[in-house]
Amino acid sequence: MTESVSIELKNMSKHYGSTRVLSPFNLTLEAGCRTVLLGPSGCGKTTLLRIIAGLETPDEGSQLVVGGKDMTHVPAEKRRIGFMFQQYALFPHMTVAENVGYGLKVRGESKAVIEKTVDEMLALVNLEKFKRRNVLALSGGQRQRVALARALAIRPKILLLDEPLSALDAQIRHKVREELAVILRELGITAVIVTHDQDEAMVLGDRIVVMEGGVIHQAATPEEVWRRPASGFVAGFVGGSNRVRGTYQSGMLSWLGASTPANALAHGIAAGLANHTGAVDVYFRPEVASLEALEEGEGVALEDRIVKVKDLHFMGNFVRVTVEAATGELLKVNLASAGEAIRPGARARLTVESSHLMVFPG
Ligand SMILES: Nc1ncnc2c1ncn2[C@@H]1O[C@H](COP(=O)(O)OP(=O)(O)OP(=O)(O)O)[C@@H](O)[C@H]1O
Repeated sequence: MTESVSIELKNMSKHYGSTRVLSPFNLTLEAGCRTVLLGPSGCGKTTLLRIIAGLETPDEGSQLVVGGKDMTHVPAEKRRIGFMFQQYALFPHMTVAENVGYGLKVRGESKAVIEKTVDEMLALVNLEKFKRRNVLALSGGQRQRVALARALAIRPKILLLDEPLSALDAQIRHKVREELAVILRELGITAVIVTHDQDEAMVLGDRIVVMEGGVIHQAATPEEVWRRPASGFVAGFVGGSNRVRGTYQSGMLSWLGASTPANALAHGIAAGLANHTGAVDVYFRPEVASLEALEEGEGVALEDRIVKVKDLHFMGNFVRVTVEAATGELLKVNLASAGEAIRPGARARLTVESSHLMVFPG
């Protein structure tokens, strides 16, 4: 395989007319690193991917450096970049081998080179025995692997994947994403993958770039993004965290009526509060909260953080409970199992260990 290269995005930004799609940022994607661009619809992920591919021109003053070379104005076809789109559009009346070899044929490679490369690529994606089959006679997951083999056949320096698994149904998507993760890791190719699915980001990326509204909130390992979210947005988006309003003053955090000393909060996250007084957003993940049902008339003290059970859903390995706080906020709590007493209309005491609270100035 080609030696992997780094990607540097310097002072990168993008406008469409008066609409700012990417706010200026600097970001380096290490050689051989699998970077996932994660964020909600419309946050600018695809635009950034298309800029790297050369399908979109960034704003004046932006610079794209690949493997130490300025590529900002190099046309797309000269960038040696493999691209796999959401709808990976295989050529329908061609065989698997013809699809995979297409880019090499266009480039004018010899028959022998094409044959050899196609065989290698099909071995890589485990489709050797489908070589002569028409692509229409393949399953969704198999087609996806053909598309990957086609993107890799030109020996790209960089592989860009835009929602590569979105065309697959949920069941097969899980399987294919594991396979894709293994292939990318084995190849050691510099890859940039767009997704809005957090699980997919965790499985596919060794680095996750969390974006919102054209702004990069955090670029870090999946574990860092999970444990030390850089902003309230990241804390809320990753892990489906609950958010409640709170206040912070003189080392005390107050939320849902009760107070917690800030030195008990998750390390590092509270640090951003050092010089802050006033409103904060308090985040916690559904699985770190617990509920204890209360008898009639019991639990009137504010520190009880009394909530009302609204709804329960059996999710297989946990029960998802929706509760309403006295402040009207709806919160999700995942319980390993819910006893009889946790039923719609019941009152319960909500507990979250302070070390699981993620707090940001609000
Ligand atoms: N050609 C264009 N002209 C004007 N605005 C555009 C153009 N292309 C994209 N946009 C806008 O830029 C923003 C970012 O779009 P982009 O496709 O990069 O988002 P995304 O994060 O990939 O979203 P999705 O997950 O829905 O594909 C969106 O608000 C979109 O409407």
